[in-house]
Amino acid sequence: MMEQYHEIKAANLGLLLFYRMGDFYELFFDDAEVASRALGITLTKRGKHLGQDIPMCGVPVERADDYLHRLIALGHRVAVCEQTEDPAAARARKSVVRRDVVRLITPGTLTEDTLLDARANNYLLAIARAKAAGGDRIGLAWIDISTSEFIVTECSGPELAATLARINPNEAIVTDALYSDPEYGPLLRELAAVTPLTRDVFDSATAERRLCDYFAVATMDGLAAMSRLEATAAAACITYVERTQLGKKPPLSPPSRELSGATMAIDPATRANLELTRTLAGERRGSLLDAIDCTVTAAGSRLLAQRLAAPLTDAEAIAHRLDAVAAFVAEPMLRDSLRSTLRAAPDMSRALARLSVGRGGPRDLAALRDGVLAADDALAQLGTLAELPQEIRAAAAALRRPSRDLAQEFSKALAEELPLQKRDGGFVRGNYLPALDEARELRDASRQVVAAMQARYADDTGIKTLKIRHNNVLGYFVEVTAQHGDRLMTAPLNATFIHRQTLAGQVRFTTAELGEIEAKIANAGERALGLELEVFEQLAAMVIAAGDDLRAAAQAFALLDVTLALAKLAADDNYVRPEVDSSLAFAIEGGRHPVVEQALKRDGQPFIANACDLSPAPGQQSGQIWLLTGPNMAGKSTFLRQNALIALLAQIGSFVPASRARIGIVDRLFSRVGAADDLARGRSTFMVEMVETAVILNQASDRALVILDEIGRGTATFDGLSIAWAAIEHLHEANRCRALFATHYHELTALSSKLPRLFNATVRVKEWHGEVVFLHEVMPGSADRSYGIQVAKLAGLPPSVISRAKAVLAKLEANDRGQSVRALADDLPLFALTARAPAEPALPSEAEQLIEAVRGLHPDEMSPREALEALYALQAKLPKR
Ligand SMILES: Nc1ncnc2c1ncn2[C@@H]1O[C@H](COP(=O)(O)OP(=O)(O)OP(=O)(O)O)[C@@H](O)[C@H]1O
Repeated sequence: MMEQYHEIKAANLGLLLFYRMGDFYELFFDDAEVASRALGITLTKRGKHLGQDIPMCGVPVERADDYLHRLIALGHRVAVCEQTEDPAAARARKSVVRRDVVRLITPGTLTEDTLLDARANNYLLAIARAKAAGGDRIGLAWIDISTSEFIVTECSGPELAATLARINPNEAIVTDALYSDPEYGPLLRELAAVTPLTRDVFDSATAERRLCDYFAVATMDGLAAMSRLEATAAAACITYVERTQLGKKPPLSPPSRELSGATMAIDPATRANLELTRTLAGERRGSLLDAIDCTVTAAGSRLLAQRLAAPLTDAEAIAHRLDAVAAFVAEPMLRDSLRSTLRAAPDMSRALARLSVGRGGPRDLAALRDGVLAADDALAQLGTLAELPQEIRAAAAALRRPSRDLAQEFSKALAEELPLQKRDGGFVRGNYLPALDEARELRDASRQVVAAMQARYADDTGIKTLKIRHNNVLGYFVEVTAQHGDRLMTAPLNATFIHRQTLAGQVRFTTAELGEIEAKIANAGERALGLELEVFEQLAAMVIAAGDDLRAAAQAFALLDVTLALAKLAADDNYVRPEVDSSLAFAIEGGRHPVVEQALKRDGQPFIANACDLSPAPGQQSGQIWLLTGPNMAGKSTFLRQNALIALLAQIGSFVPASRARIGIVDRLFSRVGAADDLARGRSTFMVEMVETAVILNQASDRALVILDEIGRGTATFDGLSIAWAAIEHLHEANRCRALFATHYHELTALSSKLPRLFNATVRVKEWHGEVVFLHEVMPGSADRSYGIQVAKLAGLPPSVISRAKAVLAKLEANDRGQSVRALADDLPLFALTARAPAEPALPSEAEQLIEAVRGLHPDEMSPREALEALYALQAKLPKR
């Protein structure tokens, strides 16, 4: 058996081998150690290999899904090896039971509901790199085989981090070389699961052929216009899918190409800081997605998460989405009734995907039936809208696509109560297939059929004691007492009754009819199940044939769900339709933070709305920067984030929490908010802050929106202040982007007198009987103090510490550090624009002199003494300390 194990294991390296033994899947050697640690199950041993104990652990087959789920979530890949013959047959042969790997389960290629998160996409991503003169190009292709989505795109090396954060794959495949690349390797290893593969999977020469084979087309022209690099990644994806599905081809939509720049670039740090889909603590609750997700279906929830991950940059496409939301905002009754229709519409795309790879069950068929029926219902309701906006019109057209015959056929075929697995049978309705009804009748009513036959035979022969009996040797037989035996053996009855056996008191017969019934009865159960499975396959084939139409309808449902959900959110939380255009405007009136507002509402507290205007002033080409000062706890971070979130919501095509909003397309969103150590990567809090700030200053263009919160606070006051100072000047002069900058360095407000597009704003507080009252109102102007000590008192610092801090503060303020810094603003020449053409900063003349002097030396021609003198001479050139 171990020989067989090693053979199978060798063909499945890198995967945990679930080796079926009776009612358990057993794992051996390293697999056992990995799995026992990951699952917290006992590690035992069994037999010896090369003189060593063989470590082993096992999971019961009926609970395997649970364990698989946990292993996959941890990024492991599993090969499931089943017994492919009856152990009795192997015993008869005196050999080991035949076994084979029947499936490979990897995090990126799941289809089972039990293993998938209903509300999230499950992407497999392939990454291909091409080295080019102007820098690396990266081709990306990602697939969700549980929903058939297939997307390709290309980006540059520096854009990879943001692109990975947006796609958020469950598994990535790369070449071995890329996996160990010093530049990309660390980034890749941060993903949930990465599988390095050999080069042939990423062979660009065969990519096109592999894709054509998969989609059964002669040329790629009809599929999608793709770059060679995108095609390479796409081919890698399908090759891996075929491998993991052991040759089965789950249906995939033809790859759709995402143009670079079509979505707002948001790097991983910004996504994390703005808590888009998870809070900084890693929870969905409390994130923006959680706050705005009013969808009623899993597919809708997935689409909303996709949209949030990739806000659009095309004003027209955004307007189409907004038109659709607006239509439902205006129709509360229709909105509610459509939402209840959708609530009953099942997850069609995942049901379809499971059926296509042969893993579907009767409930998946029912899901498609119910989906098509719900489509009719939804269409009837949409018909009441006077005019359908473009997006809804397209969705309605998609809902009309699936053939209604399919739903009718399924309604006729499927029973009311459905088992989970097709092998349990009982899912085909009575009266659907006469042969099945007969088989079931025989199976269920076998006793009655035989009893009826017995009564008839007794009548026909006139032998009242005639019985039909059953035993394992003869099967069904007719039995009469010895005295009646002769009658049955003579004409005319012997034409019907065939003698089988004579015992002391009884004679046994069979009849042709009984033989037939016997065979029917014996096989009835199996036959009924076989017929049901045939029906299942026929229905599944209908589904697969109608796959494109059903998928289109499923997508339409998801789109309607998201649109209705955003309309509900807008109506319930009082959001407005933003104006989104190609200007550089950013004018928000009455803006609110979507998550904080909901949290305060739950506590019965109002959220104070605030305006923000970063639009270019008349005559200006670039947007403005607001420098926000204000006490601790006043609401600076909240204000910064709410404006970033409003831009983001507007660009996913949602209404926004404001009374009015006009936003010129933001192509990149940057935020540096809050600080956290990244000890895993060996970076301190301050280092993380500086790395993130560097990315912003190096990459933000005039179409970016930048949010910077308390830059420089993690170091000594003057270092921090100086960095913040220079960063603001750089944003103003070099990046020229719209930006919000919050700080406790009140000295920075002096910069507004020098920088024409920098404005000071502050969050108001009131002092009342020595206590600070937070008003959360953002006003033009600057704060004079931080009230840090008052906030510290609110937080419960011991009174002795508070009074001592007050004394120290008074002393420090007497020295008036601020005044001297203000003078600095007047003295320092304005920031020199060096960022566009990075040049070495001009060296002071002493340094230049020193360099020249060193260049003039010729050590080979010098005596030791001359060398010493030259050294003294150089030292003499140094500026005096
Ligand atoms: N506009 C608002 N309306 C009502 N409450 C608000 C508003 N803004 C902020 N708050 C409340 O004030 C709390 C503190 O806000 P925030 O963290 O934004 O302050 P901050 O000024 O950034 O503080 P610090 O300088 O200490 O980091 C929030 O958790 C929220 O409950």
